[in-house]
Amino acid sequence: MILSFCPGTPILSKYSAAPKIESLMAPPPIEVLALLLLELTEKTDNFGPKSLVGEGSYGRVYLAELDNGKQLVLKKLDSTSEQDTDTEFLTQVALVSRLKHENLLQMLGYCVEGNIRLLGFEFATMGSLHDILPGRKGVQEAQAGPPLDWMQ
Ligand SMILES: Nc1ncnc2c1ncn2[C@@H]1O[C@H](COP(=O)(O)OP(=O)(O)OP(=O)(O)O)[C@@H](O)[C@H]1O
Repeated sequence: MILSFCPGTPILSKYSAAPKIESLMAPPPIEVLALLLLELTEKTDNFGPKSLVGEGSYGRVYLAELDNGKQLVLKKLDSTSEQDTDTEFLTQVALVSRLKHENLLQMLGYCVEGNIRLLGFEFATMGSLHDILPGRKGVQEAQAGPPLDWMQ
């Protein structure tokens, strides 16, 4: 493996702990907005029950309406002890931020503050297929949606 060092990188003594390779690399550019936790907290009523739209295996999902009138779905990822490093996480955000397809919900923003991580997506007004069949996931007393015809 060939490692190159940038000017200004301190030379390590043989006794110092070797840094992880990934901590030396900057994440690739992210093509969506960096969102402020303070604003998202305010727009979701402190991630309260009124803003909750669902729950998946990675955490709860909230709906926020921004000052420009746009609706934004926020996935608030559960923090685990085995959380990816910020660089690993931001690398994945960068990859997803570049996925653009008419059949994919577009990522619109992200937020990383301390161990809080949020991903912002377009709002799918009908929710997921799961929401339509058995009813909204993670929402108490959720009702199943109307039957779908073959074209839907
Ligand atoms: N972009 C969205 N627009 C509208 N509702 C959404 C959106 N994303 C998620 N939801 C709601 O939040 C729920 C949980 O979504 P999430 O993507 O976190 O998990 P999932 O993929 O449904 O389930 P799992 O993570 O367990 O596989 C969905 O079932 C849906 O009700």
